[in-house]
Parts: sequence; C-alpha cells; structure tokens
Amino acid sequence: MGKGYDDVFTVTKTKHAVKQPVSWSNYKVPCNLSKQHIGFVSKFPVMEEEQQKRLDVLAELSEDYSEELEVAVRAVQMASSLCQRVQDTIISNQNQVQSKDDDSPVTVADWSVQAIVSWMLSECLGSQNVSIVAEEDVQSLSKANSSELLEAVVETVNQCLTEAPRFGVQEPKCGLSTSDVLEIIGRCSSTGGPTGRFWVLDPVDGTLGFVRGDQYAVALALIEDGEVKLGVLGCPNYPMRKEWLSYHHRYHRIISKLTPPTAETWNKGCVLYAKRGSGKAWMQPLLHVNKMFVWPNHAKQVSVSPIDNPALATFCEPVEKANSSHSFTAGLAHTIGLRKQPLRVYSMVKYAAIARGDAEVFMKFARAGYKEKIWDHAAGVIIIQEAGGMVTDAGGLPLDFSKGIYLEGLDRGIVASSPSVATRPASNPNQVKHSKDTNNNQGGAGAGAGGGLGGAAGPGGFFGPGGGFSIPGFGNGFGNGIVGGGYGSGYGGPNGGSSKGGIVRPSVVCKDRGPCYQKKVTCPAKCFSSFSRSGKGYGGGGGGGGCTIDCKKKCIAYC
Ligand SMILES: Nc1ncnc2c1ncn2[C@@H]1O[C@H](COP(=O)(O)OS(=O)(=O)O)[C@@H](OP(=O)(O)O)[C@H]1O
Ligand SMILES: [Mg+2]
Repeated sequence: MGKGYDDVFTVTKTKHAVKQPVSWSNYKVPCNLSKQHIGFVSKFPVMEEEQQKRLDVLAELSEDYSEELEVAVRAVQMASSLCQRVQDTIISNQNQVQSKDDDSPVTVADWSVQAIVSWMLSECLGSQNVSIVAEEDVQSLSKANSSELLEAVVETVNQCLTEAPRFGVQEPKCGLSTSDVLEIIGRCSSTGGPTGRFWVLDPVDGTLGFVRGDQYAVALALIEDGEVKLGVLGCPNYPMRKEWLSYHHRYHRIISKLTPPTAETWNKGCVLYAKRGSGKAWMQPLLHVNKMFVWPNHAKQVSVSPIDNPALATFCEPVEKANSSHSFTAGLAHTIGLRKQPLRVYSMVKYAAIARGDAEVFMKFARAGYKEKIWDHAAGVIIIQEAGGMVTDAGGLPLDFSKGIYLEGLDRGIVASSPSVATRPASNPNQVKHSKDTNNNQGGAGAGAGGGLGGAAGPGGFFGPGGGFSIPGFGNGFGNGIVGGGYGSGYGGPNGGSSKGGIVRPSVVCKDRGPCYQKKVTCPAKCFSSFSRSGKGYGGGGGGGGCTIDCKKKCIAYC
C-alpha cells in the first residue's frame, strides 16, 4: 500500500497570519522570500520534529543557490496551477490542441508556462541574470495562422498573473500585452553549452499525457558550467497512492470527484526539488487553490527505495514505444531479474517516482538516431541523485549537460536506479552478476540485452551485436566505460523477423600502478549468457552476465 498524501503532508490547522506578499515595486530579489519563510518558522508553534525539518530546510537555504531554488519552486508551483486549469479545459475542449511541425501535440499550456516561468525568473532574479533554454520557440507562436492560439496564451498568462500574490509576488499593474508575452517567451533563446549559467525548462513535459488527461510534468533546472545545480519538478497529477500511477488518469478524476480535496488534504500533485551536493531531495504538495504559498510549504524529504530484491522492484519506462523500445527494456529487465510488469508513465514523473521511492529502476532507450534533449532530463537527474539514486547512460557514464541542447555522446539509453536494487548480489546463477566496485579499474560487469520491434513495419531493431549494457552500480561503477555481456537483438517483419545473439567479452587495459599496469585483462566467456528469438512479426533477445577484473594483484578476470 502506498503512502497517502495525508501521511506525506501533514498540514497544521493553525490559523496563520500569513505575511503579506512583498509589493511589486519593492520586489527586487528573492531574499524577501527567504525572510518571509523565516518569519513563518519562528512565528508558529510546531512539533519539535517538524521544527527540526524546517530548520534543515532553512540551513539549506543559507547555502548557494537558495534564492534561485526558492524562486524556481514558486515558479513551478504557479506553472503547475496554470497547467491544471488548462488541462481541465482541454479535456472538455479538444480544439485547444495544435500540432507542432513535428506533429507532436502542443497546447496553450506549453507557451503559457514558458511565459510565466520566464517572467517569474526575470522579475525575481533580474532579467539580466536570467538565460533560459526552453522547448518552445517563439517563432511558431508568432506565425499569422497562430493568432487564435496566441490570443489564448496571452489570456491564460494574464489570468495566471492575477494569482501571482498567492505565490509571493505582486501581479503587474496592467495586464501583459501580446508583444509583452511574445517578448517574455522569446527571452528563452539560450542554447546552453559548457560555460556560464542558464536555466533549462520543459514547460509541459509529456505533452501526450497532458492532452490525454494523464501524467505530465513542469521541469526546471539550473545549469552552471555544464553541471546541473538545481532541479524542480512539478507533477500536478502525481496520485495520492503510488498504485494509481499505473491506472489511467480518468479513474483518479472519478475518485477525486467522489472525495473532493479540502484545504487540509491533497489528493494529487506535488513539486519535487533538489540542490546539487545537499544529499537531500524534497517534496511539497501543490498549493491549494485558496492558500498563500509559505516556504517551505510543508516540504518533506524524499529518498529512493530501499528495496534490494529485483524481483520485488518496479521498473518504469515511457508509455509510447516510439519513445523507448519496450521489447528492448523487457530483455534488460529480464536479464537483471526484474519480474514485475513495467510501470509506463508519461513524462519526467518517472524520475519523480524513482526519487520518491515508488519505483526502483527507470529505463529509456530511444530509437537509434534520436538525440535526447537536456530539458527532458536535467531536473529529474539531479532530484534522483540527491535522493540517493543513480542516473547514467547505458555505458555507465553520467549524462553530459554541457554540450548544448542535446545530451551529446549518450551511450544508447538512460538508466536510473536506487543503489540498493543495483548493487544487490545475484541469488540466481542465471541472473546477471553484480560486482560492488571499490575501485573504478577493478570491477567489470555488464548485462547485455537487445530487443527488436515487432509488427509489420519491418526492421526496427535497436542495437546489434556488441551492445553491452550496465545498470548504474552493476559492476562498472560510474564511468570506466567498460561494456560487455551477453546480447540479443532482433527485429520483426510481416513475414518473419530476424534475431541474433552472442557474447561480447569486455577487456580492460589496467591503469593501476603495480604488477598489472597496462596489462590487458579479458572476462571469460562463461561469465555471460545470451538468447535471441524471432518469428512472424517479432524478433528479440537478451542476455547478461558480469565479471570482476583484478587490476591490483593477480591481473585476472573472473565470474
Ligand atoms: N522518438 C523519440 N524518442 C525518444 N524521445 C522522444 C522522441 N520524440 C520525442 N521525444 C521526447 O520524449 C519526451 C517524452 O518522453 P516520455 O518519457 O514522457 O515518453 S512517453 O510520452 O511516456 O512515451 C518528449 O517530451 P515532450 O515533447 O515534452 O512530451 C520528447 O522530448
Ligand atoms: Mg519533454
């Protein structure tokens, strides 16, 4: 049974004399927001434990990026509230869904959120200090045939700004004009890169989920010199019970109509956030419609799941197989001993599920040639890492956010997991062997797997021979780049698919000073297994294995 929100967020029923938001004219920097927070903490009697937690949050605020973090959380709260309203409208009026050039659905919400977040960051931190990489480009909104959409965006933005005082800032004296809104959206024109500071925004991640009335996320991250420093993830439909993540969202809607939330309870929605190096990730509920935001808004710490038995672990992946091969991940899941049905959820809510401990493994393996964008991952990656989890590509390397808008150099796919499930020793000899490395050069393990897309579309295989794979924490540790293992791959065709399997033995040239220096050590083939099968309309396979490499004394590799 999952945690209900009433357990997760305890709301004090004290009648708070909430401090008035700072006025527009004197609102310059968000240190005012922090003062407001301090006032809140000292003013109200709270349980000792609760007080300690708030002090912890305060201690964090005194460190670097605390102002940025608080502003970002408020911006995402405000954007989430906007999204909830637009999603409700969309569900009753499908006309609001437009098509981008690449045919993915995009709505009023994408541009409106981009405008609101850009506005909030600029107002609070100073527009000269704010540079934003964001998914939506202002050109498509400025086209002549987008005038109706643009009008809807301007109206939505202005409506949202009337709510600004609830989030701690005063609304503008006059409504924003069309050109104001275009200018604010157009400010999000950074293309990232290895130096300097920029924000990364996915205004509505999981647009498909959003238009289908299901899960989606508002994702905001701060990157400095190529490293993600802050991540904030708004998940407005995150359900009260984790089991409900796998239901279609219409069931939640029915349930919440039967038991509507009150100001003291939340039935869905949360904002997660984390700051690099803090070792903590936080979750707070979405601001209730009648409440003023008071930092830290009942934030509770979250951490990744302690489950260490792969058979009990849940792995989550994208809903659409066009975005990640389900057959490929099924092979991997089998290889590493995951036995439960995959949890398929739209958007970065998957990252939230790992950080909250509601799932143990996340995998996304896009079709070869697709380049992952930084805004689809930055916020989620840091939240998982600070919650105690790991995120790497399939070769065990961390994701590189320093190369512009794409995750350049990504090795095949993205894998996230809690360390307990990743480092648990295998109890079944057919299961992949895991080695707990203490030294980057010493361990080597990999699980190889492959799957081909079935169906009548013809070839759709992802990775051919040589595709090794390592789950973070499984052997390779982070980043010595050794890949190897059993593999299987295939593709489906209308008259019969094709498949291929085999074993790739990883080799390492030892870098440790001593007797093994520069000696090449190769894993024995017996450490790996492989399978592959094909037939009419399908093809697939998988494999696995692992070995430990001793580069210190014996210069050997063993299973
Ligand atoms: N072909 C392909 N392969 C892989 N990924 C793709 C692809 N096309 C798009 N995208 C990006 O994936 C984002 C959605 O990922 P999800 O994990 O939410 O997928 S799913 O909707 O659950 O299927 C989605 O984010 P949004 O556009 O914000 O929805 C895209 O940035
Ligand atoms: Mg996205």
